Amino acid sequence: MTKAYLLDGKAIAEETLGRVARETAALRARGVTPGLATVLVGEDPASQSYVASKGKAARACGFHSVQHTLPTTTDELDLLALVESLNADPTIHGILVQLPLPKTMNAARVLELIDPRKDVDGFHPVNVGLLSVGEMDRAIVPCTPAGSMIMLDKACAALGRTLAGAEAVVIGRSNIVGKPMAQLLLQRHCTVTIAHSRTRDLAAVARRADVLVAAVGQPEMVRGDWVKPGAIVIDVGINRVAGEGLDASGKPKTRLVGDVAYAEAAEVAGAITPVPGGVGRMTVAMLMANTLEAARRAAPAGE
Ligand SMILES: Nc1nc(=O)c2c([nH]1)NC[C@@H]1CN(c3ccc(C(=O)N[C@@H](CCC(=O)O)C(=O)O)cc3)C=[N+]21
Repeated sequence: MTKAYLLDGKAIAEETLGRVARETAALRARGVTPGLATVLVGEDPASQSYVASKGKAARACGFHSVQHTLPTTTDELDLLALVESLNADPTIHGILVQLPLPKTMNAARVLELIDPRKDVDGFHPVNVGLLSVGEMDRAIVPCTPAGSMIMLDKACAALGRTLAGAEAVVIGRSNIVGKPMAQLLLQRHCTVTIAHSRTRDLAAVARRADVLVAAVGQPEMVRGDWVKPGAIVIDVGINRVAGEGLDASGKPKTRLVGDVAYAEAAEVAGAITPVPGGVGRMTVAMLMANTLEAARRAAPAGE
């Protein structure tokens, strides 16, 4: 019997997408349609499916949506030229260059060319800086941490907790999840620890957490006995591992698991996000929220 409150990413994402769609309709009535451009370089099937789901969500929200697909062999200069043309395009408010880029490319150079006001991933150093100094009216917050905070607020509401003063442990120090997640928790007055692969006795550090965020990319690394009883567990991991048997086309089946051993952790936690159906869903929803917000900021003041 699991005891933890299940944080349903699909339902919470649908709520967010519903709000975005309503607010988009209001913005369109003022003559502004949010525009999202996605750029995919290469043919990685996982990237193709993520980009497709982003385009689908954009259309469902009532956005103008364009996808640019470039071959793996694309010259970096051609990608930079595309980014510049999207920067200059007044119908585009959000630009997402799907990661990872081919190894031959300098990803930082590409991301830094994106106009920070159109950087709906929130990866540009200007947005990183605005987040770290708390200029939230101008910052664009990375989608996965932003979505994780919404799920955390749902958990707090369900369990009657507050974030202020809570011990938060983020496992993982990436620029796209760990570091911005820590900034957001700090803004909400948590005592924040960022743990990582060199942390001594990770299990003991994790066990201190009232809020435990796992963003390491190691399948089921966080075990049940790493979780403090009653803790809120946010699992950011999306790991594809071997499943049982073969699929319809005779290939070995795979399944998605998080960074948390879900069944064990759910016995101990107060609330927990599943994988799939957890934070991943919120990532796409927050991309739409960021694009809407970028369009609003670009629009002349409403009457
Ligand atoms: N510039 C850029 N921005 C990104 O935001 C970005 C990126 N590059 N590269 C790849 C990662 C990965 N990512 C996910 C988005 C949605 C799910 C998602 O919706 N997952 C579902 C189902 C996934 C499935 O079934 O395959 C779930 O967890 O329930 C997962 C992962 C965004 N990324």
